Amino acid sequence: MIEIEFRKVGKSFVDRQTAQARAAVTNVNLSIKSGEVVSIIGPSGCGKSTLLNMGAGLYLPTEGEVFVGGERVTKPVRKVAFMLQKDLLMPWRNIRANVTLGLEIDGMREAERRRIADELLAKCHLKGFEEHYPYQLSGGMRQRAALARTLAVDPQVLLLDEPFSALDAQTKMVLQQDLAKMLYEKKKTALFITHDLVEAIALSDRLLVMSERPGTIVEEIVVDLPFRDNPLERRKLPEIGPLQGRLMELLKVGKETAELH
Ligand SMILES: Nc1ncnc2c1ncn2[C@@H]1O[C@H](COP(=O)(O)OP(=O)(O)OP(=O)(O)O)[C@@H](O)[C@H]1O
Repeated sequence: MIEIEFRKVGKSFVDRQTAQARAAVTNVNLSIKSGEVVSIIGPSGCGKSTLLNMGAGLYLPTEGEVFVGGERVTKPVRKVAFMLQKDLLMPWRNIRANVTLGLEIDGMREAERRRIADELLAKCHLKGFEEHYPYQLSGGMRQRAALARTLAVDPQVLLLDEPFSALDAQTKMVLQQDLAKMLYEKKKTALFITHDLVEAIALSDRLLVMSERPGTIVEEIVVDLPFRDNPLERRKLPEIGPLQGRLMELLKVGKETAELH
């Protein structure tokens, strides 16, 4: 089953200086199967976050159509969970209460909410921190709590907008490992944005490469490698280097610098 689909999607924003509409993304076609993890990579400002916002129904396309779970997206979608670089935890709620927020909104009984939150927090290596407040946790731990909160509502689709980019390299790898395992075990569908090429390769079934603004998908690469549930192992494979090199070529990494010399 196709879980996320973009058909000829374009989005324009009104440019503040010229007061003219200017395309951020154009003619984006993509389809993601249920259980697939797909990463979008592309130059800064090419419209990656704009695409995710349209997937979540937070922005509506100017052209074309977006479908999630077979239904056309016309407003914020309930079955989609969003995770951002900023953890957006509520400072006045303890970690457990942050994780249970969505369940509370859904009207779930307290004992059940607590059971789900504590189980997820344990999976995210935060056992013993349930009653701590966000300010008492490190950046990596807060992002783990944000991951637990994202998973608590059991979304079928996860939209992840550079969720680990503010973390140090080692913490990032450990969190990627936890995320990959959970996505794999629970057969979740995920669309992931990252600037980290190896992260994209380590976590994904497929990579979509975007052009500069107005962004469109210029290349699709199937990551035909084992260990999608174990990015730490996948990172060690000899195929990673050449694949990263291909992405660097597509993104013209280093080209501008070379031209300056
Ligand atoms: N709400 C908005 N109003 C006006 N312009 C916007 C809005 N949202 C995004 N844009 C513009 O659309 C373009 C694409 O932005 P977007 O944040 O989607 O890019 P991105 O690829 O995610 O960037 P980055 O990699 O730097 O995070 C940018 O030029 C941005 O300034």
